[in-house]
Amino acid sequence: MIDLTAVTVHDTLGQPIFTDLDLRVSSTQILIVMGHAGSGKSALIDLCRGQLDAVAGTVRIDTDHCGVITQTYDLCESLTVAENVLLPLIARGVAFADARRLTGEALETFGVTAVANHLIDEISGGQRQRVAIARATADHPAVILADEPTSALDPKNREIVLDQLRHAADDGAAVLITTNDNQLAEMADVIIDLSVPATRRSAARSQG
Ligand SMILES: Nc1ncnc2c1ncn2[C@@H]1O[C@H](COP(=O)(O)OP(=O)(O)OP(=O)(O)O)[C@@H](O)[C@H]1O
Repeated sequence: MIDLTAVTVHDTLGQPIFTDLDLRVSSTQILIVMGHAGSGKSALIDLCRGQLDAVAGTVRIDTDHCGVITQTYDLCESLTVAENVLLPLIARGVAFADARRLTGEALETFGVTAVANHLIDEISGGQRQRVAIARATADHPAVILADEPTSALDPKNREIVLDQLRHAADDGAAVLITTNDNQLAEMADVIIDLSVPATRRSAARSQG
């Protein structure tokens, strides 16, 4: 579960990125976060993953392991595709045999088994994004934070990724997805638009 109450976040210059933000994503729900470029979608992901502090309000995430997909993927270039998925599992204490199984399943799910032994700079941008998603979801985290997770994907792989994020929610995850893609709104249980000022967000909530 992700629970933010009256959260205000500032940038490094002390200017507000967003103010008085309330949102809640329960287990089995998908929250789609829309908003124009610079409205603070990535900052919201950083806030939820503990890499940005709120200056006001409360942030509650009821797990210490979030699956995170960033816009830059944060893959380790000196490791292979499979190692990028496997090693974080080992680091979190998953037994080696289980980590290998989960890695194999995740690579298969996102269609990157054929490049399992390639280094990251030997694969395409879309494949990198799918490896990042495989890594983030391999051990079924209770919270998934996905920053524009379909931005580099063709329609077929976009469909696969969205289906898997829906499955993850159906299996119990709380899923937060930022996007500029209006079509993703269709899969949302809850939608929030960070472009909308706090006062109007509150008015929209009170109207039901
Ligand atoms: N971790 C952070 N720490 C401090 N400031 C941040 C952080 N992340 C984002 N910001 C600031 O928040 C503001 C909004 O940027 P952000 O990247 O969150 O927007 P965005 O909605 O994700 O934009 P885009 O759609 O272009 O990705 C910018 O001023 C940025 O510098």
